[in-house]
Amino acid sequence: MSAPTLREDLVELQVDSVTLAFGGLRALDDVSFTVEPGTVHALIGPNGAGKSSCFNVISGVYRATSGRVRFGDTELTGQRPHRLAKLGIGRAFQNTALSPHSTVLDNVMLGRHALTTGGFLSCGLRLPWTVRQERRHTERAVEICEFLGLGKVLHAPVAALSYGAAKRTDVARALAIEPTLLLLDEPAAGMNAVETAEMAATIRDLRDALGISILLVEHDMNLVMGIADRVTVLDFGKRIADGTPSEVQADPEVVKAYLGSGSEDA
Ligand SMILES: Nc1ncnc2c1ncn2[C@@H]1O[C@H](COP(=O)(O)OP(=O)(O)OP(=O)(O)O)[C@@H](O)[C@H]1O
Repeated sequence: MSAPTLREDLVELQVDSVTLAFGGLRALDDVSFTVEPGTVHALIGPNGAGKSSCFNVISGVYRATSGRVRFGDTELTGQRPHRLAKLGIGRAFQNTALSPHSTVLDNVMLGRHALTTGGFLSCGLRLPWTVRQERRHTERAVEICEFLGLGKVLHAPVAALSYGAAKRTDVARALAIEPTLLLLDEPAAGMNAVETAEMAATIRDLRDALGISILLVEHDMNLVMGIADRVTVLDFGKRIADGTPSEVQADPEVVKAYLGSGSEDA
């Protein structure tokens, strides 16, 4: 994929003292961290730690009870999820957001529609400039698919793909909006060891080739240790650690949280 090694339009994502309460339960309790431009930042923690809640606050699915989320100068707090694409934030989902009977390419092109400027009438009339624009978008979608190792399955329906390839298609769909920040929700969930290693390599390649920022939520501590520049650890809704992978791995509170959870990821 042709791409600049460093984008100049990157901004930081700031999660600032976010609390999210469901009745008496604080899914997030005064959580703060910053995703620096051009880094892979992992948000980890045992079951029920608040990772998905945090992701949902960032992407506008939940509204924080207090605190704020900023993307550069833009306030994300209270933005609707569909606004994210316009702000340059792409999101891949834990269970994928794909149409199973459409092809890989069609799914990625759907993600690209946020960038299409042609209106209903001009597209319907197939005016020359909309045809040219569509061709350009298709070429870029193909490039993105090839970068993610999907070049041979462009015209296959998503339902026919392996689990790993379907997850990569969802990442391609999220990348199709040319995001400066990519949100990945448990990208390796349900994958076998080979698929997990491939996904880890893909995430590293994305940062290195595109220079974008990536925030990933992940349960698997081993996966993030190899690919993250920085790690924030949640437990029972609170931030218990924030640092480099080796710093958080050596943190006694993190070790205790993972051992206490009975997780095999410790
Ligand atoms: N919509 C909701 N209503 C009530 N409680 C919720 C809701 N969503 C999450 N919770 C609670 O908030 C806490 C944090 O849940 P969350 O799903 O954010 O954790 P998680 O770290 O993503 O867990 P997992 O790794 O198991 O997905 C849990 O106690 C959960 O039961």
